[in-house]
Amino acid sequence: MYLKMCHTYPITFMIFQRIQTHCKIILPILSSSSTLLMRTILFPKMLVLQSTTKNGIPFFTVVVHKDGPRGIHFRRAGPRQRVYFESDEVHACIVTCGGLCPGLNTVIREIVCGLYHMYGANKVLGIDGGYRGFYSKNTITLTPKVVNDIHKRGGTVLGTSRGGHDTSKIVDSIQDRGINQVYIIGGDGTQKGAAAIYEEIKRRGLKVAIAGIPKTIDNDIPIIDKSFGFDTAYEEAQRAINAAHVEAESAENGIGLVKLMGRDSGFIAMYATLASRDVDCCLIPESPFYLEGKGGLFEFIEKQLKENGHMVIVIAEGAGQDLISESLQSNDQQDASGNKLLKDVGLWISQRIKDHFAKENKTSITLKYIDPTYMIRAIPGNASDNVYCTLLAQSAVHGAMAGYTGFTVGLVNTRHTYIPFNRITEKQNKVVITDRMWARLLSSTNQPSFTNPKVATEVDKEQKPTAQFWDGDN
Ligand SMILES: Nc1ncnc2c1ncn2[C@@H]1O[C@H](COP(=O)(O)OP(=O)(O)OP(=O)(O)O)[C@@H](O)[C@H]1O
Ligand SMILES: O=P(O)(O)OC[C@H]1O[C@](O)(CO)[C@@H](O)[C@@H]1O
Ligand SMILES: [Mg+2]
Repeated sequence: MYLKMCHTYPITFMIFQRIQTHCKIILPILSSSSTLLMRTILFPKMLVLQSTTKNGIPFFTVVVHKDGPRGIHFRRAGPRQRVYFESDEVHACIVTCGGLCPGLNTVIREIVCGLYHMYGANKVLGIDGGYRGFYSKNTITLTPKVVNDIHKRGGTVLGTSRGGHDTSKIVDSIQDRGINQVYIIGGDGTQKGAAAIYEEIKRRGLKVAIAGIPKTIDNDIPIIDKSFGFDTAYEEAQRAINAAHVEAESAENGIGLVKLMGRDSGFIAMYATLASRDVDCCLIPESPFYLEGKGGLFEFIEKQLKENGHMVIVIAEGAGQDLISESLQSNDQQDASGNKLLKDVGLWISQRIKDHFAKENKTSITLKYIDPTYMIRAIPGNASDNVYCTLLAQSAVHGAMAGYTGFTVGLVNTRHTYIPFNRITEKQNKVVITDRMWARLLSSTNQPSFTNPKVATEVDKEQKPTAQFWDGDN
């Protein structure tokens, strides 16, 4: 079965590989209680055509046969009849890289339990502390007992890090330890690292499956519907927004300002704003804005205070960096992974707003700045993220056991799929400000767009949506 992502793109069939074309025909070893259930999943009809209508318009025909209409097709995730690895030859490892994200422990737990319970494998190692852990740290033995209740905890029991990706040393370590399945959990940077490991494994001719599981609260990974942890993060952000609203409402000309994570992509700020309904203005990196003059932020704040007596602003950490650079010395510092270190836009904009209103004794305001920073990501996944993490982990295990390699698992148009690394790493997912979601946010907050049509057209040229949908669909 194949999953059709976009019917207008040229056909590009799966380019990731199976380790060996003549796979052994071995059914997964299943516990007796799950056998029946697994059989029904194992042998679905080969062709599932779904044609649903919405207002008379067909809006989803996402699961199609490989000879179906033109489009990008990804192989559908799930258990396979042919399994490449014998249970006792599996030697798997799991690594978590990049920033923390709710649900990391759930994915670790479900990979371990999936390998043990669905396939009878019993050699799973945890790599300590991200990519560098392959060559500079000890490993942790993972069993269902060890991981039993880790999903209730935030963070990652394996530890994580930025930087330290030395492809050659990592693959040496994989080779030396006799590892034949590598599960790599991380964001856009991590997936690039996974792609490099996959290339090196291929170059050395090793029979090792490399599977990526996309994580990030930023939701900046392309192709997939969303990354795990994102829902939990913007849900947790509601607490900060609520506090900002209460503070702002209780003061004369009160302004509550909340800074949320989101380096290059403003999804957390956008969804937290849409979820809250208390936010009057949301500022994200993708949408340029200005402070002074007609149509600027200060004018909008003045209007809101006059009309409502208070207001709430949500700003993504990557927003307005160009404005800060104009007034402060430019900053080219990077973290260990090469990500640009940002200036604190929250503190900067708070000061600018205060200065503006203090100038000529305009209006006396009370501004409260709330920066929940790591609080939105250092928590366990919520119920919906935990389900998502479980399904992603199971997909990864089924894919590796079937002998696929060089893929990331992900939900595409609501279907679980295997996506070749090169598709995931070619760009970053960003809010498209000429698309429907941003327009919906603008209608919800009633804030100005802060951009003239010319700028919007130029931004649009750089920000092409990652998928296309039937009109009226998304
Ligand atoms: N282009 C690349 N090639 C190889 N490795 C990379 C590349 N970019 C990043 N990495 C490695 O991937 C790991 C994680 O990268 P990074 O710190 O950017 O986090 P991330 O995976 O993008 O997650 P998040 O952004 O959600 O925190 C690091 O160890 C880094 O060295
Ligand atoms: O852990 P660090 O390096 O402070 O990372 C902060 C960054 O990590 C993220 O949470 C995920 O990439 C970003 O939103 C944020 O900019
Ligand atoms: Mg990243």
